[in-house]
Amino acid sequence: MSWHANREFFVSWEELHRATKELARRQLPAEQWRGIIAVSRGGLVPAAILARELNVRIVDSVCVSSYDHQAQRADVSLIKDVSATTDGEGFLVVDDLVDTGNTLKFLRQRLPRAKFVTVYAKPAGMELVDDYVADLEQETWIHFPWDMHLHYVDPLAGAE
Ligand SMILES: O=P(O)(O)OC[C@H]1O[C@H](OP(=O)(O)OP(=O)(O)O)[C@H](O)[C@@H]1O
Ligand SMILES: Nc1nc2[nH]cnc2c(=O)[nH]1
Ligand SMILES: [Mg+2]
Repeated sequence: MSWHANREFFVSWEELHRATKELARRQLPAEQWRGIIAVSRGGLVPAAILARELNVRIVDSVCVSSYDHQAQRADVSLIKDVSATTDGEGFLVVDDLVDTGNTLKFLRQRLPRAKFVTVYAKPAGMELVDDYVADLEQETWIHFPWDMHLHYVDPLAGAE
């Protein structure tokens, strides 16, 4: 599927840190978690923040891909599975966002007993995630800080 988002939402490092710490706070008590599984690549930074806040030292990754920038491909492709043989029991699976839910549905089949959390959620996928911090409209494209850099913008005055 290829489409153009008609709204954009730019997330700063500070905002991502704040929202992910809120996600971590909701996963207390920390002792219930054996480990964290990051959905690479978008879940890597949130996973590092969750691991730090929850004092979890086992951090694994599952590497999948389903988008070429804003164009969604038909299938989710598994590039690397989790290292341990697990049904997900005691693991938190973390991603930056759930959009259509395709990635999450695919991973739930592999890790049926894990808890799935994301920082952001769009309506089509939000029922599929166990916890998220902020929701956005389906048409909004989220830009994460690792995909952006600061640049100059002209002042409003003079641009009319
Ligand atoms: O709910 P969905 O419609 O499946 O979309 C959400 C997924 O899409 C993005 O990953 P992407 O496949 O672009 O790879 P990346 O994490 O390496 O950027 C995002 O990080 C989620 O993993
Ligand atoms: N960066 C980014 N990746 C996505 N993958 C699916 N939806 C999105 C989105 O809104 N932003
Ligand atoms: Mg991803």
